[in-house]
Amino acid sequence: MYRCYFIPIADLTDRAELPRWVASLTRSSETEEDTRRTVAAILGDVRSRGLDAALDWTERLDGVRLDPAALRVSATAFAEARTRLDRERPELMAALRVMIGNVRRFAEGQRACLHDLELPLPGGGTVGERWCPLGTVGVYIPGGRAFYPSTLAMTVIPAQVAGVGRIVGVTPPRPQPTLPGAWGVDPLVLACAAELGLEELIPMGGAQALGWLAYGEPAVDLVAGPGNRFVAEAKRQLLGVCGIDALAGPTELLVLADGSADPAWVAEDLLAQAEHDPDAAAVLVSGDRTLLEAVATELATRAEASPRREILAQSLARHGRLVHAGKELAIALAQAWAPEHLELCVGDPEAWLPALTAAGAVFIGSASAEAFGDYGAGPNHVLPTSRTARYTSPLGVATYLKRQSLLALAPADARAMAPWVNRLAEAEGLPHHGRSADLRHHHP
Ligand SMILES: NC(=O)c1ccc[n+]([C@@H]2O[C@H](COP(=O)([O-])OP(=O)(O)OC[C@H]3O[C@@H](n4cnc5c(N)ncnc54)[C@H](O)[C@@H]3O)[C@@H](O)[C@H]2O)c1
Ligand SMILES: [Zn+2]
Repeated sequence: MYRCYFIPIADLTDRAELPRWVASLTRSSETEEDTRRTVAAILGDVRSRGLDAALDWTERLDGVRLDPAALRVSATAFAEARTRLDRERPELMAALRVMIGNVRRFAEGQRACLHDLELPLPGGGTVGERWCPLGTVGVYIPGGRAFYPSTLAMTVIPAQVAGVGRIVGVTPPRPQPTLPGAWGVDPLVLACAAELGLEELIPMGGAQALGWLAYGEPAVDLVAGPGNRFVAEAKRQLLGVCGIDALAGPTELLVLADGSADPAWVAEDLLAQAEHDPDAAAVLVSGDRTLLEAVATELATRAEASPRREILAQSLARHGRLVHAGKELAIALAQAWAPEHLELCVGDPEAWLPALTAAGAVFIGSASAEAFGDYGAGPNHVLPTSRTARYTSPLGVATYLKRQSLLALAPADARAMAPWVNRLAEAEGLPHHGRSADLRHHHP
């Protein structure tokens, strides 16, 4: 039944073929129009009927009737989850703590790099800008088909380090109970929330959760975090009502490898990507045909034996690629596709790195498996996909901060600027601007 593990090796020899290659990696959008309509209906309903609508959609889509009087996951559920995990799986709790520590250390490093700006003016005043935390943000933790405590850490920690006033987490509820007052939310997510000190977690998922965050009582300034196509589309439609982090779609990995790479390592990295989702894309490009052939064999045997072979069969068949190409074309493909993750399994990765600016995250050298990034080496795992890495950045502390311009003119600066400002204002046909400046000019 699963006969798609064997991926043929294709040759890329001509730069003119690049657009076709990149286009072949775009994921199916056949249901896009349906998704758009469904999400517009849910958001419209939540906008007009508020919480009642969000509760109705939750019941319909997730099979849980929430109690509006006890909407948040209770503090005792958080505490209980952490106590149980500490007692029953101390080594898992320890791993969670290491991840949290690493992600926090990285976020703090990021914050320390963001400096305010102050430039002196000749008359004694200043112009500048400062970084300001957002007031209220919503973070989406996916929870339909799997649980993502790592994503909770990746979305909440940068917001905490940024100094956001109020952080409201949302994640889908489940009909199967976990802990009392938890609405079926995964105990590991709850334990992670407790460890992070997250106080508000609402058991609501999909477009209705995002609609309620934006139009409802939290009235958030920004929503962040990954999710399925309904989540991504809701963010797209809410942009303008509030800010969004980025539009994260199905995950992607491009491995650039030479003869120094271990075929088993490369194959396992590709499988780690492909196992996420039938829409995931895992691509290997190498100038070494022997390596490509060895990886093809490793992929086939490892996928056949995998507990996730059903997903692997779909993602590898649709978006798995083994490409024979020289260094120059490999780099050109990476720059044109701008994949979410890029692994450099080559002997001299530092020599490749300068040209590879488009990818969301680069894993430099064979020791740097992408899985370390997913689980908290430090950098955030919420990354731009679907070619948006060309112009947007990973989720981070800056996502939750905004810049504010500051103008503090001394009287002498105002006097010096007024004549030329007046001239420009007149030329633009805005006389009151000129007069406003001029009043300062004549002021003693
Ligand atoms: N990029 C990243 O960093 C990252 C990290 C973790 C997860 N993810 C991605 O997040 C996604 C998680 O998806 P998921 O589905 O498991 O969880 P999810 O929480 O994103 O979606 C579940 C919600 O979708 C809504 N929904 C489901 N079917 C619907 C329908 N027919 N109509 C309207 N709404 C509907 C429901 O409200 C449900 O609560 C995956 O694609 C995964 O790859 C990405
Ligand atoms: Zn992954």
